[in-house]
Amino acid sequence: MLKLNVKDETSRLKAVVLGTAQSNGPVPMPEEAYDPKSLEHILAGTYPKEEDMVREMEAFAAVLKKYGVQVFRPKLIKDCNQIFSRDIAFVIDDKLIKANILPDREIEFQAIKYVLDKIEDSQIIYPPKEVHIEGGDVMPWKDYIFIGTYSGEDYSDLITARTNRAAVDFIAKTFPHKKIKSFELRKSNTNARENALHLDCCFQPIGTDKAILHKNGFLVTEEYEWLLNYFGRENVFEITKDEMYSMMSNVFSIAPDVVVSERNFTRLNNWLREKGLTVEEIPYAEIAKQEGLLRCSTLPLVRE
Ligand SMILES: NC(=[NH2+])NCCC[C@H](N)C(=O)O
Repeated sequence: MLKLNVKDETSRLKAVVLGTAQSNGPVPMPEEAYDPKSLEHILAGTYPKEEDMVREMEAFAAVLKKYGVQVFRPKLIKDCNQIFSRDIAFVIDDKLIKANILPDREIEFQAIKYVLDKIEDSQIIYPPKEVHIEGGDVMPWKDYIFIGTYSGEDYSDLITARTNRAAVDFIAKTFPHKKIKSFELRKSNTNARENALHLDCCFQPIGTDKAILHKNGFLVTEEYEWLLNYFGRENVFEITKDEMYSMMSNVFSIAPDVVVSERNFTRLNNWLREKGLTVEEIPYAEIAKQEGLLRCSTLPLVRE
């Protein structure tokens, strides 16, 4: 059996689900896209090829294995995009919460049933239907749970708004001993530079006391400033609109001092090294075309 344990974003990783780009299916039709960056590449004829994405994900798997992490892959569903495991479920403390994901992506959850069989039933939580929540919006961080959300009146018109207020309330009720901090995110169905698809697209804690942050991803200045003050300006790596677009906040921590990052993120990777972290660089720019990167591709089950 697996003893779930995830209390933060960076403690040494022991077990994880890593998505797969195999059997990804044909290039989607424009009307099938559920994020603006994929849409852009579908229209431009530059949507990533399966073989290139498979190669990138195998490079990621190799790094995880090098650090002795137990890696589970989803069972293959024919012609289904199963790259972004982060969003189908997430672990907080010793509980796994099934996400109530976009209906277009609901089927992806079945592929990890074999992993769920290794977890006590009593440790798995199924939120009610009115709760919309995806793992990319949820970050346990010590005493806190950070949650990205959107509560504008046009919520139901925005396919890019994935986590609602009911989700924030549900997580607060389920984890009464934690402090819940929610953040309203900027959403756009059509402009990827103005779209923080999930919280992890504009923010992520790094190491023990650092963070990557993009101001314009946040709708409420005070909420952005809360994060800036919490980590301290000197510990925050601010990224630009173009850097958010390249998914720079979506690196992945294997340990407080080991980060997996995209090889073209020169400015970030230098900063991380300056701060004494080990940076494992891999190619991931093709997957980035789908508005997700390394954190999005993983579902951590056990950290130290
Ligand atoms: N946790 C994340 N940021 N996941 C990114 C998911 C990207 C995927 N194209 C979607 O729209 O669902």
